[in-house]
Amino acid sequence: MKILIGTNNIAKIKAVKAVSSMYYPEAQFENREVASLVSDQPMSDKETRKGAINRAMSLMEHNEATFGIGLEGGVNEIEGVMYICNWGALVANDGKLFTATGAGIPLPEEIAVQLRSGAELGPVMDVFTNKSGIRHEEGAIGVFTNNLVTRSVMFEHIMLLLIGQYELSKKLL
Ligand SMILES: O=P(O)(O)OP(=O)(O)OP(=O)(O)OC[C@H]1O[C@@H](n2cnc3c(O)ncnc32)[C@H](O)[C@@H]1O
Repeated sequence: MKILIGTNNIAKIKAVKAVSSMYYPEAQFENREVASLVSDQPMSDKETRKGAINRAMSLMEHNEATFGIGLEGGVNEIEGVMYICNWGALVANDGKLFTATGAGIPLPEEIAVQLRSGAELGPVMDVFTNKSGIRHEEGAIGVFTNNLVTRSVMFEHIMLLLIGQYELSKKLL
């Protein structure tokens, strides 16, 4: 079985491989950078979900794998509080689409204000932590949960939600 992953992001690839290998030990993986066709910094659940779906659909355009996975990070504002939001999409080789959303926590206002002026969370978090490549590692969610839930762990949960729905759909056939 072959699984396509629509990113070069290390935290995302790690999550897809960790969860998929548990269920499909024989799985082979290939990651490709694909266009999300949404803004570099998605600013709503709707846009973030769309980005994940676009990535997964683009991967499966030529039906070269068992399924393709698109994962997208963004933010979503509720009553003036900006939350991290994350979405995943699985497109199977029979054309079925499964989606799932991940854990969200509020961002500090000093971060939110920069995103509202057009900055991207990745670089803003690098400056905030004085590190580089946070988005490939613990992510903002790791930084603001004292590393209890890292970006990979959060995407692992999304992967469980996606594979769970996909496996159930096969049983119900
Ligand atoms: O290479 P891709 O797959 O695009 O991965 P990415 O991390 O660059 O991009 P996303 O589309 O997932 O996220 C959109 C932006 O939000 C940033 N972002 C999202 N979640 C983050 C997190 O938990 N920590 C740091 N940056 C995050 C990310 O770095 C981008 O600047």
